[in-house]
Amino acid sequence: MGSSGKFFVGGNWKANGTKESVSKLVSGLNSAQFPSEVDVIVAPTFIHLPYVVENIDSRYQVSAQNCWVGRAGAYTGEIAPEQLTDMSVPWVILGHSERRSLLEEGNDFVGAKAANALTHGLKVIACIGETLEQRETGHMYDVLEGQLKGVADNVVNWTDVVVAYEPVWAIGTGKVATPDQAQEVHAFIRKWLAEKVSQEVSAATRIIYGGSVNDQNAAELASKGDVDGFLVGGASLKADAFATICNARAKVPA
Ligand SMILES: O=C(CO)COP(=O)(O)O
Repeated sequence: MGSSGKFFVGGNWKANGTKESVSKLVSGLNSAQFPSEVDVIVAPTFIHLPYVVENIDSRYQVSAQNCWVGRAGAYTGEIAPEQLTDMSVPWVILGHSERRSLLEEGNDFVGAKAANALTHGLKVIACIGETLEQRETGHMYDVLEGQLKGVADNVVNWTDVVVAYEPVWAIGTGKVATPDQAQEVHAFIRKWLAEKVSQEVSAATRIIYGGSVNDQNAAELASKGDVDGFLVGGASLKADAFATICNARAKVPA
C-alpha cells in the first residue's frame, strides 16, 4: 500500500549546470506538461538556487541539496536552513549517499541535520540506501535500519519528511533496481516506520526511489504500490525526460 500523499518527483541536479544550461533547463521545464496531482521538486546547486527560484514556474518547488546542522553563524562554507527559507527555498535533500561516502556523513549527523532543517521550517528528503557489497553480504536491512534510526532518533514530526531509497549500486550506473527490488525495500521501510515510529507516519510518509530512473523505466517502477515517487539524477537534467518521469504514475506500463 502506497502513501496517502501525492506522487512525488524530485530532480537532483547535483554539481551540474552553468548559467546557460540552467537557463535552458528552466525554460524547458516551464514548458513541460504534467498532472497537478504530482509534487515536482527541483534541486539545483546552491549557486543556481536564486536564479531557479526567480525563474521557474510555480508548479515546481525548489530544494537545496544540503544544509548546515545548526543555526546561521561562524561556519565557513556552510548554508543554514533559515537562509534557505529566507531565499524562498522550501525543501532540502539530506543524507545523499554521495555525501555519506565522500564527506563521511554518518547516520546520527544526517538525522540531526534533518531535525534542525525541520525546526527551521524546511521540508526534508531524507536519503538512505545500501552499497552492492552490503546487499550481497546480507547486511542490506541492517544498514537501512541504521540509516532510518538516525532519522527517527532525531526527528519528532514526520509530516514534512519524504524518505528516498537510493541503492548506491543503482546511482549513476544505469543499473536500475527492478520494480520488485524497489517494492521489497519500500515495503520494508513502510513496515519499519509502522513498528518503530507510528502507523500514521507509515501510512502518510512518501517513500520514493532513486537510482538510474529514466523516461523508459519510470512507469513500471511507478506501478508498484509502495513506490510513491522518484528522486532523479541524470535524467532530471533533460526537461523532456524529466517531464515523462513526472507523468509516470498516470501511464500504464506496456
Ligand atoms: O542520486 C540520485 C538522485 O539523488 C540518482 O542519480 P541517477 O538518477 O543519476 O542515478
